[in-house]
Amino acid sequence: MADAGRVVVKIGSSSLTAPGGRLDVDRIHRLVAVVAERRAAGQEVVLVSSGAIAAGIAPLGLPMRPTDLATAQATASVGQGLLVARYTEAFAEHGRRVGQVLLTAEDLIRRQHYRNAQRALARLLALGVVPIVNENDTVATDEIRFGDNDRLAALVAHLVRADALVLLTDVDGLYDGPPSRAGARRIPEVRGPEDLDGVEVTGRGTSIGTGGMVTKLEAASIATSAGVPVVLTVADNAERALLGEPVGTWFAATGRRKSARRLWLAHAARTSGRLVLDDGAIHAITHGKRSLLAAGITGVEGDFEPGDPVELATPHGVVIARGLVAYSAGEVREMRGRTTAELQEQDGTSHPRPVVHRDDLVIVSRY
Ligand SMILES: Nc1ncnc2c1ncn2[C@@H]1O[C@H](COP(=O)(O)OP(=O)(O)O)[C@@H](O)[C@H]1O
Ligand SMILES: N[C@@H](CCC(=O)OP(=O)(O)O)C(=O)O
Repeated sequence: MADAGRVVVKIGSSSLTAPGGRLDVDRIHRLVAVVAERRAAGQEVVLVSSGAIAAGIAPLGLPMRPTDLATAQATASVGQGLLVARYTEAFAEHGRRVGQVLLTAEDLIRRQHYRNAQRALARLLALGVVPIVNENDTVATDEIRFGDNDRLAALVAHLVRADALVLLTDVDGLYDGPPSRAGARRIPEVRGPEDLDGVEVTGRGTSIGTGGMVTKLEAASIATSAGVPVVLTVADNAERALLGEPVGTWFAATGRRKSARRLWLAHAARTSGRLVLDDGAIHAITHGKRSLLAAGITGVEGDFEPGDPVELATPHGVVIARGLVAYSAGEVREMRGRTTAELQEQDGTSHPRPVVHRDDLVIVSRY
């Protein structure tokens, strides 16, 4: 960790807010002092900071964190500017500039958007700026949004080719059960998924944070499966974590770097429908690494638009793959079971696109 040249540090809403939902400015200053020092020592840091919604609660006079999407978006819109203003002031005390980067899940899967984000972040780092990343809450739609910043941080770590991801929260690591329970013990190291057997995790622990431990474990799984180790600890341990001291929980890298859209599809995408496949299609996808054609589809569930993530399942309901579908649900219902030759003849298109192209498809379980 101490040798990591580039790290992504994510701080959650629960660590940035004082009781009553107001932004805790002291916390920001403490974190910024640590990051600025590491930056001065030559380590590049990308900060993924939650807190936009939390920062907007008090100025709008809201009694609590809004639960409906439109109000949450409006609150984030008010709060995001305030949040970044605080970071700008705090980093300025250390002679450091910040750059706001707002991303949506789409920016991390559409190749063009992904490259743009990658270039912008690389340039910010080269210019000595500390990028402050958050989800672009105001425009993220319910179907395709992270909601929590844990998984966003894991994908950003992959995007910037970080050497490590640090998840800062209000609890010092992963415990074998809810930390409020008497006798719950911290797990210092997770070497692979088998070390999580029997560990009890719940959703958010406070009314401020979003994903709880569940999304942190998902983020750890995304990052480690793509070769990025993760430290999960309490915000006050940020400096010790960045210096490589054994705090919180260390999740060792388990896999190698892979394509961003595959990473997102495999772990993070919320699907909007399901395609049921026949045996031939299942075989072609899992063993032949082929695209999914309409002829092998026997059922269509849900409602989706072209480009949406969908599940690909067996007739018994076992999900074998996830993919980005090229047609709407209505179109796939029309096309299903028809061969490419039949589709060509009926629609006059010379080469109808596959329903899910193999580049947009990731196998999640061998059948
Ligand atoms: N097994 C567990 N180990 C540690 N924390 C857990 C566990 N299960 C649930 N939690 C809860 O997860 C909470 C952290 O998630 P959250 O409130 O979403 O934080 P953040 O805003 O930092 O993302 C902790 O406060 C804790 O109560
Ligand atoms: N992006 C939003 C929500 C993020 C959020 O609360 O996430 P987390 O702190 O990871 O549970 C915000 O900045 O308020």
